[in-house]
Amino acid sequence: MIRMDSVTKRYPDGTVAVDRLSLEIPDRSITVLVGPSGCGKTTTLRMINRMVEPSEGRILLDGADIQEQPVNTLRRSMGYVIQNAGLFPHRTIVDNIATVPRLLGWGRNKARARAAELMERVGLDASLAKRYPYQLSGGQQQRVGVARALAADPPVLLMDEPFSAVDPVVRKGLQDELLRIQEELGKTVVFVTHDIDEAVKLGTMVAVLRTGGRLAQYAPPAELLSAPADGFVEDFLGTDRGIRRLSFFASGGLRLQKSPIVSVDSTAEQIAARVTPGVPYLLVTDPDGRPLGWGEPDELTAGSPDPDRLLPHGRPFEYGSESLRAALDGAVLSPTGWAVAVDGTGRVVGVVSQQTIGEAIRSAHAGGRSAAGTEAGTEAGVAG
Ligand SMILES: Nc1ncnc2c1ncn2[C@@H]1O[C@H](COP(=O)(O)OP(=O)(O)OP(=O)(O)O)[C@@H](O)[C@H]1O
Repeated sequence: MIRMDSVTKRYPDGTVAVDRLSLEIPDRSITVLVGPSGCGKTTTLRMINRMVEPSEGRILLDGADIQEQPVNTLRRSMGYVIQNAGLFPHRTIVDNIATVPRLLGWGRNKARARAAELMERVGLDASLAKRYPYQLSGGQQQRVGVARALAADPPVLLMDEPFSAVDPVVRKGLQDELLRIQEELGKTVVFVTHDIDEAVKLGTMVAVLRTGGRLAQYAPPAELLSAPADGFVEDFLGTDRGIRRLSFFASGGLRLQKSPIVSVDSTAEQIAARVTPGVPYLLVTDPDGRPLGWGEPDELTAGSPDPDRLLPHGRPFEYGSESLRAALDGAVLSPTGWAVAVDGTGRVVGVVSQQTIGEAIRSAHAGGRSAAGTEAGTEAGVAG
C-alpha cells in the first residue's frame, strides 16, 4: 500500500501545490486523483516516484518511507505513463518497450521477446514492432507508453493524464483496455485526470482535490456521486450526477416482459397470441432471436412482418452486466419508449418500459440496494 501522510509541497517561489495531503492508496486497484487545473495532481503523482520531493510529510510504500530508498530502486518498482506517451522518437516500438529491461541488463533477445509479449497484451499488432513512434496513431502510441511502463513488471503504475490527447472513441478503448489489464495483472495504479467521467469509470477510489492541493473528498465513485462532501465536489461532479449514478446499479433486477416478442417467421396466430395488454407494440426478432425492430400488432397479424417497415429497436442493453443507465438510455432512445434486453450473445431476453425502469431507479436511489438489484459498484464492473 502507498500511504501519504500529511504531505505538503511548497515550490521555491512559495506556491503551495499540495497541502497536508493524507491518502491511503490500496494495492491492486486503481486510485484516481482528479480536480481542476493546477490543483496539484501532477505534483502529488511525482512525489510518489520522487521526481518531486515533498517539503513536509512522509510517503510510505508497504510501510517503508520512500525517502529512505535509493531513488533508482524506487522508480524501477513504478512504471510511469504520461500524456502523448513520451516515446523515444529514434527508437523502434519494440526497442521503446524494451528500454527498461535493457537498462536492467537483460539481453537483447529476452528484452525484445518481453516487448513482443507486452505488445500483444496492450492490443498492438506485432506488425508495428519495427515502426517508429511517428508512424503510429496517437492511441497506438499511448498503448506503447503503457507497454513500456509495464515492461519490467513493476507492482505500481503511475499514469499522468495518459489518455487526454486522444479522441473520445480511442480514449474509451484505452480506458477499457486499462481496466482489462488491471484486472489481469493486479497492478496498483495511481491515475491523474481532470475528467470526472474518466475518474468515475476507472477509479476504485477517487480523490477529488481542490485548488491549493487540498483533499476535498476521497471515496469510491458510487459514494462520490451519491454523497458529495460539499458544494465544490457537487459542482465538480456536474449537473447529471443522478443519471451517472445509475451506472452503479445493475440492470439484472429489472422486471422484464417476455411475452410481446415474436420471431419474424411466426404465423399470424402465433403473433396474435403474443399481443400483450398494456404493451402497444411487439418486438420482432430474427429466427435466431436477435432484435429486428418494433411493429404494431395490427400490422404484424395482417401478414408476415416486413423488417423494412419496423420501427428501430434502439440500442439494446445487456441484461445483468450493463447498468440501469444503459437500460434507461435504451428506453429513452427507442421510438416506442421500451428498451430491449439481450444476453451476452445479443439474443433478446425481454423488453422493459420506461415506466418500469423509472420505478427501479426510484427505489435504487431511495434504498441504495433495491428492486433494481444490488448497488454493484466497481467490483461487479457495472460502471461505464
Ligand atoms: N516547478 C514549479 N514551480 C513553481 N510552481 C509550480 C511548479 N510546478 C507546478 N507548480 C504550481 O503548482 C500548482 C500545482 O501544479 P500541478 O502541475 O501539480 O497541478 P495539476 O493539478 O496537475 O494541473 P493540470 O491539471 O493543469 O496539469 C500549480 O499552481 C502550478 O502552477
